[in-house]
Amino acid sequence: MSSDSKVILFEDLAKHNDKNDCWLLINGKCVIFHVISLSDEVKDLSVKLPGSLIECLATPPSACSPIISCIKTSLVYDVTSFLDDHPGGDEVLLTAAEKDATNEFEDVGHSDSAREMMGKYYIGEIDASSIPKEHADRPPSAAPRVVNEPNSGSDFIIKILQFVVPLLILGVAFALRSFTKKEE
Ligand code: HEM
Repeated sequence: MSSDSKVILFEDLAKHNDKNDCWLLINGKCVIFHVISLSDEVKDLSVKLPGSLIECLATPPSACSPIISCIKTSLVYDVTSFLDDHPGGDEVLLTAAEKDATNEFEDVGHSDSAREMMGKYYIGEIDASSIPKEHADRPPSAAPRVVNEPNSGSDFIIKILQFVVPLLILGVAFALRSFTKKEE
């Protein structure tokens, strides 16, 4: 992120949605920055991109202070020049245009090096108030529901029967045996 980072309206982002011009909206993430000294560099943290790690240049390296910075703004990336090189293909990127693509991006589990690459394509921040509700990113989906939940009652009955039926058979066999013994 450069200090001359521009604020982009959602309606402008949505216009860049094809192979010749593709912008993506992806939320920033918490990242660890290593800085040599808080006083010298902390003011710069607000203008660093998610994933861009500042090299620890201090000697010894332990003189570096790691700082976790959470950047919550939605960042815009112009990935037009990356479409052909994207390891996941251009189609996924094109379908992720015109909306908040954060979940799609995170669901893939992109590597740290993928996140570092994003810096190359960063062009600005979205004006959050311009994002229409229907295009806002959905919160991560809840844990998957147990698919056979509605059958859990019948499952219980089956388990009981599995236990009871052998007992019944044993009981009947025992009763028959004692009955035939009496007749002798
Ligand atoms: C600026 C944005 C993006 C960059 C720089 C980027 C970069 C990369 C890189 C480097 C990889 C290789 C695997 C890795 O290192 O993680 C990758 C894989 C992939 N990416 Fe992206 N990506 C971006 C956005 C997206 C988005 C928005 C989506 C989904 C809509 C996506 C879907 C995928 C998929 C499906 C793969 C293949 C994963 C696999 O085969 O295991 N990417 N991406």
